[in-house]
Amino acid sequence: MNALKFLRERRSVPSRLLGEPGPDPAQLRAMLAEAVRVPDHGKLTPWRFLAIRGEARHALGERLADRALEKDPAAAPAVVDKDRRRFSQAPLVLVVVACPVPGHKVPVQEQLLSGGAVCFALLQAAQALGFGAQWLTGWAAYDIEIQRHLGLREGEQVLGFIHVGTPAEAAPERQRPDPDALLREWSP
Ligand SMILES: Cc1cc2nc3c(=O)[nH]c(=O)nc-3n(C[C@H](O)[C@H](O)[C@H](O)COP(=O)(O)O)c2cc1C
Repeated sequence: MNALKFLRERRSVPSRLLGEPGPDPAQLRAMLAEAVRVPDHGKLTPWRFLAIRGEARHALGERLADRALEKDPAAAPAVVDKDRRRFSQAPLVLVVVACPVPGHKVPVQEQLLSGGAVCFALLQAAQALGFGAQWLTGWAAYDIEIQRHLGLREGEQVLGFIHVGTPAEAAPERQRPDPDALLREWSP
């Protein structure tokens, strides 16, 4: 497939449609090798990865469910159950962790943007290898207890949970913005 056609047809696959098989070790390495090629001002590598697979996915879901109840003891069982199953669908969830260098001449915003590019590169690499993927955050990404549970250090942030697996069916396309409507010619 030519590159433009690939990019034009890029889309996410909802995590509920992602099943086995997930990437094998060589495929995961290939995905990461693509992802680390993103623009990175100052060559700071201000991001790292966690792979959550197998039983670890269910264990994280249990922690999420417990945390959801800690935060809201009256939470509806269906809502808590959704949290419990949040990481149990796709066979692989990659956590993209931002580790920005504070006080560096490269602003933290640029370091976080580089991490966002990493997330997107992972989506593309997954699709190029024949997998489906979705970039999700949700409350868990921003919850300090969950961040600690994942082993994040002071100043680190979750930029995304990239769910990766084999699509059970073709992913629905969504309406895309009209690029022409977004473009204005600038002149002084
Ligand atoms: C930073 C970020 C966080 C996201 N978090 C969620 C989320 O928690 N839940 C969700 O349904 N979609 C979330 N999305 C949207 C999906 O990743 C995705 O864009 C959507 O499923 C549409 O697919 P598309 O990539 O084909 O446009 C997020 C997107 C971004 C960029």
